[in-house]
Amino acid sequence: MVRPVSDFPRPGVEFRHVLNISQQPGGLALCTSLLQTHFAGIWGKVDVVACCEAGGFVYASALALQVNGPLALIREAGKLPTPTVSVFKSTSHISSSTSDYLEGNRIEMERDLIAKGASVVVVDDVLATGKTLCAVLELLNKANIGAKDVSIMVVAEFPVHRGRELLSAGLAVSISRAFWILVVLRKVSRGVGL
Ligand SMILES: O=P(O)(O)OC[C@H]1O[C@H](OP(=O)(O)OP(=O)(O)O)[C@H](O)[C@@H]1O
Ligand SMILES: Nc1ncnc2[nH]cnc12
Repeated sequence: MVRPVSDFPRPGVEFRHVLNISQQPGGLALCTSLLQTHFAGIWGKVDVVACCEAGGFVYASALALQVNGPLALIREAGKLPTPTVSVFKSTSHISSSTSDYLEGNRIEMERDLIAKGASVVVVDDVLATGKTLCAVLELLNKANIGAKDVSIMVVAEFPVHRGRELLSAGLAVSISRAFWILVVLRKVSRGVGL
């Protein structure tokens, strides 16, 4: 069960340890299967699965393995060999509590990793304010991928933070939420004995 943790990592935040699903027996397999089946497109036509550290790496890696596609790993600036392309990322809903992330930081990916015109599926664990995924889309744009070729899938969405509105305000992307978090929890608790 993914229990809500009140006032973590700062007062006023109701934290849900979505990543912890992957630490439960069968949890990662369940999420991978749901992500695979909830995609509205055709996996054979997807060129790359993109993800941002750290939460996205877990679910995207398992999904990429399942659909036999390559990953595009987006990291905090300074951790990938050059040449890279980078953008500023505002702090996410959660990270804004950490002193290191008061305003934000840069995220980057290797330049020319994704071919122009490629079909990209971006996977993350959580969609809250949408700031993280907006930065990812901006990065893909800056790398000349083109947002119209991008779909987004997340394990859990917290609609109260209106991330979809932020995402759809400036960019024409299709957002395929993999499932509601409560549905996952119900399935996890029934299916894998949590
Ligand atoms: O929609 P948002 O408000 O941007 O929140 C979503 C992001 O928040 C979390 O990442 P976090 O910033 O905590 O970094 P981490 O994955 O490295 O822990 C999560 O993994 C998402 O990427
Ligand atoms: N796991 C999480 N719980 C609550 N809000 C979040 N925002 C980003 N990640 C979150």
